[in-house]
Amino acid sequence: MIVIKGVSKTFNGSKILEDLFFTLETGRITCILGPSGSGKTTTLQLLAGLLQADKGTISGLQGLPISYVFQEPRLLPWETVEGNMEFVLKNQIAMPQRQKVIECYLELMGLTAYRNYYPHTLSGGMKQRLALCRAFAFPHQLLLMDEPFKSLDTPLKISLLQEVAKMWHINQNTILFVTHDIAEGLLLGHKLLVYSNKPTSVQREFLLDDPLCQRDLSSPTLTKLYSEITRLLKN
Ligand SMILES: Nc1ncnc2c1ncn2[C@@H]1O[C@H](COP(=O)(O)OP(=O)(O)OP(=O)(O)O)[C@@H](O)[C@H]1O
Repeated sequence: MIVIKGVSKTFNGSKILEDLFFTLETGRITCILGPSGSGKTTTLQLLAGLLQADKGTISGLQGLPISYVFQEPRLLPWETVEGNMEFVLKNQIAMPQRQKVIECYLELMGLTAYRNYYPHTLSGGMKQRLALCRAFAFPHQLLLMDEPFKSLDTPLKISLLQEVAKMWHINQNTILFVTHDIAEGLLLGHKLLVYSNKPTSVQREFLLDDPLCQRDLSSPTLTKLYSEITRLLKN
């Protein structure tokens, strides 16, 4: 379990995060929902060790291999789809297992037919698929995802969310992902943390027990939760 205790962060005299408390349960998906500028990316950067907290502690991370999906795909333009996978895995997994892992994840994300394509020949959605594929295939125990579905239209987003759920099922690692889209959290999160406005703290936590594959946004439970979180984010 990863524990964030009393974490605060100020930039140039402006307090962004104040006294943040939450836990990431091992093998579960936690989602942070918050308004733009509330410090969601900052939280991920603190967990990734890219930023240091001014106050508070983050425990349970020591030596944990981390994978990170950024808002933009960050692919290597000179490598093919397969080459991008190979690049991050070559020092992590020996052959022939590496080839099996690459094939498994490309298949799950519908990218097998594009294995020899270069990033500039892929659509935005396909590039993001590849970035997700790469992050899931990289041996990790914590996966951080920063609005990975942001630039996608709704039908594409829903199908990608289902594919991400399938990838999570392979190893059931710990995931923290941030978004401002409540539907994403309801479909992919086991725990939802709703951020307040700045200076930001966690204003509410919700637990969702239904298996990811059974989530239905039009169900009475998720409809009610959607309204409740909308109200919290408006405050
Ligand atoms: N390195 C930095 N230096 C100064 N200010 C920063 C830095 N990083 C973030 N900020 C500020 O901290 C605040 C929170 O930024 P952050 O990117 O964490 O928010 P966010 O919730 O992820 O926003 P969005 O949903 O728009 O991506 C913003 O006001 C931003 O300008």
